[in-house]
Amino acid sequence: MEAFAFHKYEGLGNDFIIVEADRDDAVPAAVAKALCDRRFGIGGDGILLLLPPTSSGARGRMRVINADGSVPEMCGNGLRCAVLYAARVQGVAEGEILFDTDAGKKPCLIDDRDGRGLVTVDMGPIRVDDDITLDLGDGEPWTFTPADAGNPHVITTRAASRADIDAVGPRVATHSRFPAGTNVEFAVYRKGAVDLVVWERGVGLTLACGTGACATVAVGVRKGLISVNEEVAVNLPGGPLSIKLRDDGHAIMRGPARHVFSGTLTELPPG
Ligand SMILES: N[C@H](CCC[C@H](N)C(=O)O)C(=O)O
Repeated sequence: MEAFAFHKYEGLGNDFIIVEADRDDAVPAAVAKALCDRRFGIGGDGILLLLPPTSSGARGRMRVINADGSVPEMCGNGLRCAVLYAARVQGVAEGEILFDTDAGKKPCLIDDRDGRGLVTVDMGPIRVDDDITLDLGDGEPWTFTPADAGNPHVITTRAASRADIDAVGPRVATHSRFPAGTNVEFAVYRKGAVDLVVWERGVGLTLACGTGACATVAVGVRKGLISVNEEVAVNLPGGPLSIKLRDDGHAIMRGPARHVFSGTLTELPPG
């Protein structure tokens, strides 16, 4: 295997292995799993391939690979990390950066003065669908509100202990109702804020989920719990993420990204 450089970044503890690539060749699931393994590999919730842009004016393109090797359409925390990495490589400390993703091009705003690593992303429109009920066969059925943030999410407001989340998250994420799987959000809406825990498709429980935070705020607006254009703090286990649903339906996400370490891999970890 040819040695390659990687850059470990995180956004509110949702952590990624950034690798520059010329082509979006498929990464075998076994390789993704080995690289993301937190003991035998580099460790991470996923891999971000940084590719040449396809849109005019874009400064790069991001392809996301989950820790299980699946390829999601979008990743909010990952995009902040990818944009910050590209901005630092290209010497941009402040200003607009357009970045391509598999869910379309995303206008971003970078504020990296004094290395502060703040990135604001126009995540685009979030589609909210009507509530669904899932009978998991062990007690009260669960009600979820589906929302599409480029990738699929289902949000519940039912009180859930950590044991509930560990039991229900994986079963809903892989439920036959969702042929492509789904991310599962457990939300508690408060005044001006949301407490959120996410069981992510292809990863499991993460410290933060950017698309999940956007989807949860959009559902809050649909339910009349959050106002349009109201900037709310989505309190994730890894820290707060600022989300606003604009009156044009676009979710605006503002939060940090951070470079943790870089390295060179000379051989694949044991898979
Ligand atoms: N696991 C997600 C992708 C990563 C989303 C999350 N890390 C974010 O920050 O949006 C999925 O399969 O849709």
